[in-house]
Amino acid sequence: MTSTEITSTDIPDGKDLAYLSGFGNEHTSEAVPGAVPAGRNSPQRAPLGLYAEQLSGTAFTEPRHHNRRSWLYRIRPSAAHPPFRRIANGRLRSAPFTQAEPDPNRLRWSPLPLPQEPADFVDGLVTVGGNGDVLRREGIGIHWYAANRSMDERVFSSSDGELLIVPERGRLLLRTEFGVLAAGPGHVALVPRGVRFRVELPDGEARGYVCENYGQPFRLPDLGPIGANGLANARDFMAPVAAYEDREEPVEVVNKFGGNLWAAEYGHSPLDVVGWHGNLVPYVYDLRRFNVLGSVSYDHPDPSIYTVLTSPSDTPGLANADFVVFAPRWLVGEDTFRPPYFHRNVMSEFMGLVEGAYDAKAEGFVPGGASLHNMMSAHGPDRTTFDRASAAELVPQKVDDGLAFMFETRWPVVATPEALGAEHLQQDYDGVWRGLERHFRP
Ligand SMILES: O=C(O)Cc1cc(O)ccc1O
Ligand SMILES: [Fe+2]
Repeated sequence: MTSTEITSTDIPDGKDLAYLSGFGNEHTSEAVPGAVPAGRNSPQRAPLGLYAEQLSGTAFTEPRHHNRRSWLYRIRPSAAHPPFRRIANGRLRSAPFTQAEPDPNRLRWSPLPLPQEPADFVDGLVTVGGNGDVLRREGIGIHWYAANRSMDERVFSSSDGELLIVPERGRLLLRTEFGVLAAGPGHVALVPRGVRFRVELPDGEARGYVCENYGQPFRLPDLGPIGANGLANARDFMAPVAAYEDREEPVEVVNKFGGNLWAAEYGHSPLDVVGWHGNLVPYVYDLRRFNVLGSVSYDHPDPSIYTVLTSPSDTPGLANADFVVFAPRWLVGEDTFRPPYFHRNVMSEFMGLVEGAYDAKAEGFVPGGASLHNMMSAHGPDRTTFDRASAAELVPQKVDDGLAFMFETRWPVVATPEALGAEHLQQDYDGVWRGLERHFRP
């Protein structure tokens, strides 16, 4: 596959950002012509006096169609760094989550308040919960972020997992080793495991959600009988073009490893990659590009039809995590209860809302808020939604007043004591299903 350079029209800082399009492509990008060697990865002397370095996101030996790696050509090798020392974890937590008991209750939160004190993206991470084990590379961590300042003289990376960032408020400028990405509400950004990046806030504040995927990298789901096109189309995933910092000044490199934060003082910026090639890249995706498919006859399809990205487990069809979007769509089902049905699911469902409303909840689920419906917990439309949808005239209906998403995961999500004790945890969420009338007429 080849890459094409395209220009984003949605840029946060007034300057054009170029992107490379395509999911999983073998891209090549040079900030200085000639930075990437032709015909080999590791010549005796890399071009322009750069150091060659491979970054592997999958085992060397994984099947070719799953294999992810990139070659980076940088001013200094990543290996040249002083020791990392432990720093405080703030409100960031990791799997295994053992501090609170697994809770079968349906939980819902109002938005995380924006910080009162200065907080950058890393300071602003607050863990909701998760599952699995970072050291076994299984499961996910679910975080909120709320920040009011750009990261300054520091960069971040997680060795524990890739970071799927879902902005709800404020745009993010992600300066990564591979180049610059912009993401705002309605987009998602993904930073692969181990890739260093700095987050700047063009709007001065930002809030959103993060799925830290400890498991296999997110990929596009198979389409089966859907055919060769549809859902998230590969060409809509945008990787950055090479851009580097040549800064000889102290930079703190914060690394999340084994559930803890560690930091090392570098004497230069590690975002010093002048050229790169490969298929392990950070990327952004505009959720409004999602090609929503659904029923054109009857019944409400299972939400797997809305899967944007999936992180598989070792069991076929059983996801470590799915990222699912509820994007604007038409509902035309005949003799059909059109909103999400009542259900209990062996998978665990964490939901968030980027804007507007969600068609299963008449009120209480608001942008920036979140819900957790754990394994087998009974949930579905709230009473108002049930009553309305049971009586609605079944004309074609456009659901276009919101953008919700779900992190759906194979194991129960254990919440952190912080999330369970948070002031923004809603106290009587069960009440939304109270008063569902008895209609049985034998
Ligand atoms: O619980 C939810 O709102 C998510 C969801 C949506 C849907 O359309 C069907 C099932 C489901 O779990
Ligand atoms: Fe559900």
